[in-house]
Order: sequence, then C-alpha cells, then structure tokens
Amino acid sequence: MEKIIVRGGNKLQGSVKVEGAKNAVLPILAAALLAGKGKSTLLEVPALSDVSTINQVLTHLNAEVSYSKEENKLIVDASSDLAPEAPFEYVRKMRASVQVMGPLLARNGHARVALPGGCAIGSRPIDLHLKGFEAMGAEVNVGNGFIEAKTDGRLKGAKIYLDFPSVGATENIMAAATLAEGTTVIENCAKEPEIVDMANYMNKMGAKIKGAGTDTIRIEGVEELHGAEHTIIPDRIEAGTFMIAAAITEGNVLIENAVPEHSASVIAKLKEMGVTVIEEDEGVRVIGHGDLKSVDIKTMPHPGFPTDMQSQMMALMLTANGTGVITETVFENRFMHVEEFRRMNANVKIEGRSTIMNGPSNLQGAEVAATDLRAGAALILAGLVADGYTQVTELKHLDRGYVNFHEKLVALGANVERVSEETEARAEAAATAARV
Ligand SMILES: CC(=O)N[C@H]1[C@@H](OP(=O)(O)OP(=O)(O)OC[C@H]2O[C@@H](n3ccc(=O)[nH]c3=O)[C@H](O)[C@@H]2O)O[C@H](CO)[C@@H](O)[C@@H]1O
Ligand SMILES: C=C(OP(=O)(O)O)C(=O)O
Repeated sequence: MEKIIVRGGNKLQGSVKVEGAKNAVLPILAAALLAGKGKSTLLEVPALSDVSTINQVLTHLNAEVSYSKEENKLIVDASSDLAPEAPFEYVRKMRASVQVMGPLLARNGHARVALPGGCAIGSRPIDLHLKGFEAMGAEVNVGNGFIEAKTDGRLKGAKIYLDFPSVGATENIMAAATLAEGTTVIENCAKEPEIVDMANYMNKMGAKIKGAGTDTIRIEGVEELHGAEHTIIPDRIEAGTFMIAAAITEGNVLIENAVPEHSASVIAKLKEMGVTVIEEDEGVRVIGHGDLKSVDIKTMPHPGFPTDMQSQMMALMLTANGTGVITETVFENRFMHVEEFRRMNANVKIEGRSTIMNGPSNLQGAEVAATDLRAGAALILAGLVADGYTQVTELKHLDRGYVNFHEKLVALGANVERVSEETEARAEAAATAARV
C-alpha cells in the first residue's frame, strides 16, 4: 500500500503548470469513437489513471489508441467496425466509461454498457442520459447489470429538456445527436467549460453544434464524422487545488495555464476570504496572508461553485476565523472527508446537506484515508499546515485526477513524500542496521 506523508509548516513558492482537464479529456476520448474515418490527435492529454482506463475501454471497443505520456499526445483511430459492449471491469473503475454509450449508439445503432453502480459521493443515476436516448428513438433496456440501447437506422433529432443540468447527460446526448437525423435541442443543459471543449472538438470532426456554454444546445445531425486534432483545455479543478495550496500555506504561487474565467467562483470566494489573486499573462498568481475570514459556500452547476472543489475549500475554511458554512447541492453524499478532517482535529460538523466550521481549527497530523479523489487532495492540503505528520492512504483515488501531485508540491517547497510500505520497511531496516 502506498501513502503520502506530509509534514506541515512550509510556505509554497514558485510556479506550477496545470495539466489538461480530466473532465474534458474523458468525454472527448469517448467522442473520438464517432469518427468513421480518419484519426484524431489529442494534445495536452494528462497521464492520469482515468485516461488509461478510458483507453482500455476504447481498445476493447476495437479502436486503436496510441499514447505518448512524454508528449501528452494521444492518437485514436476508430475507423474499424466497433464492438458494442463496455464491461463492468472498466465502468467500476471509472463512471465516465458510460460516456461511450452515446457515441456507440449513434455510430453503431447498438450500445451495451455495464450499469455504473454507486460511488463514494452518492448514487449517481444515469436516468437523464437514457431519457435523452429514448427521446431520440432508441429502445433502452436495463437488465443483468447492463444497459442496452438499440435503434433501427439513425437516431432521430428531438427536443430534450433535462430536469437537472447534468454534465454527463449533456455530453452523452450531445455526442449521440451529432449523427442523428435532424436537429436536437437540449434545454437546461450543463454549461461547464468541459462541455464547450467537447463541442469544439466535435465541430472540428464535422459536427454542427451551436450554443455549448449556454443553457440550450442545438445540434444539427450529419451523416458522418471524421477524426480531428484538438488541444484539451487546462484543468480548472487542478488549478483551483493549487490556488488553495498557495492560500493555505501563506505562500506565493503562479498557477501556469489556469484560465481565470473557468475558475471565477473559486477566485471570488478566495478573495472574499482575504486571499490575493492576480491574473497574469501566464496564469493566475495566488498569495496567502493568513488571518483569513470564513465565508459561506454552496456548490452549484457551472458557473456556480464546483462540487469538485468543495473538499479542498473545506481544508482552507478550517484555517479561517469565525463560522463558515459549506452546502453541497450537487451530490447527495459528498461529505465523507469530514470524518477524516475530524481525525486531524478539525472543528466541523454536518447538518443535513451543510457542514459548519468554527475556525480556526488547530489542525494536527494524523493517518487519514482519501475517500474520493478530491478528498485525497484536500487532506494533503490540510496536512501542509497541520502540526506534525499527516499520512494519506487510498491514493488510487488521487491518481485518477492528479498527475504527480506530490512531486509538484515538492517543487513548490512542500515537505511531502510518497512511500510504499516496502520502501518504509527497507528504510526502517537500514536505520536499525545503522544504529547497531
Ligand atoms: C467525468 C466528469 O466529467 N465528472 C464530473 C461530472 O460528473 P457527472 O457527469 O456524473 O455529474 P452530473 O452533472 O451528471 O451529476 C450531477 C447530479 O445530477 C444527478 N444526475 C445525473 C445524471 C442523471 O442521469 N441523473 C441524475 O440524477 C447526479 O446524481 C448528481 O447528483 O460532473 C460532476 C458535477 O459537476 C463533477 O463532479 C464530476 O467531476
Ligand atoms: C467526481 C469526480 O470525478 P468522476 O465524475 O470522474 O468520479 C471529480 O473529478 O471530482
């Protein structure tokens, strides 16, 4: 088992470069399946475990994938006949595997994808995705742990209203609609920057999508799509995580590639707390000063405060003066990290869908577990200012969404190391031998 050990107390200084966005690259790789001819070349593809998982899914479906981690460049050739099924072994590792459903259904007329099941942040149903496919004329059946969607001939364009602006449903329906007959209109759709990035990629493939980034998207179906070259947008959640690393340690860090408009709600809350945030040509500089003020935060669909920044923001709020409230409205059960923070002596309690913090907490190092990928990052952030050593386990979650997280922190001056039990045992044996 691997763990990250953090010793608190160092102020972070310097600059850090943000990778391509996980939540853009995953649906974009699924959409690469839409290309009946030509290859897609994707640039700024981050070397995440989630990217390896979606690559395995694509390969399983008969696409050819070649990935150079050194160049962050990935080439997909999906021009052969595609297989229809994404099995549970992939969907279990990563829910975003369901994003292949829309592209497969549109291209093949048939998709069979394992039901994702629950996860650490809530039940995460996909009913809105399926309603969208049905509205476009697909027959959808759920049974034996699989969802199967079929259509005779092409899908038909339709008007689809989403009860909630789901990111995944918007992406899956938008992808399916690119090859449908006629025009599809998705109302009350998600407006996240990753939706815009995916629409831009599909338009380069020959799709006709308008309105991505607003709450109504119109897609005029075309008969065929081809491969295209596309550069993935920077990861606004990784950027936000490093903004908090700078703020919490009273450091001064330039977050290169961060796009201020994509992080507007996070930047606004940081400023409200008393953190200095400066937009520079290369990115966003964050300067922490201590003596922070508690604020109230509610997670919302974009452009509201992102749920994927909730636990990292909680780490910062624990160091602020006064009472602050964080309300989670996007996922039903995204407070698993609260118990872990409590192990670090955090003064935080849960009331319904809110957490209340009375600060500042006198954070102390402890052994804690990453309950999901953002919680993993948040616990490490808390460890940067806790008294003593914090050990964070369950790093498989962290690796889904962050590339070289501890190495990037070390480059900024943090006292962080990643060890496996074997290395620890070897180090202990060497220390004992030296003492004898
Ligand atoms: C790979 C990826 O991009 N993941 C992101 C995506 O997840 P994901 O696409 O799964 O998130 P959604 O926007 O779909 O989910 C938001 C809410 O809608 C509910 N819902 C969703 C679909 C559906 O058919 N029925 C339904 O009830 C979910 O249970 C949840 O409560 O957006 C989330 C919300 O910003 C982020 O936290 C995730 O990091
Ligand atoms: C919840 C997240 O991702 P996913 O939807 O891939 O689980 C996240 O990125 O914080």
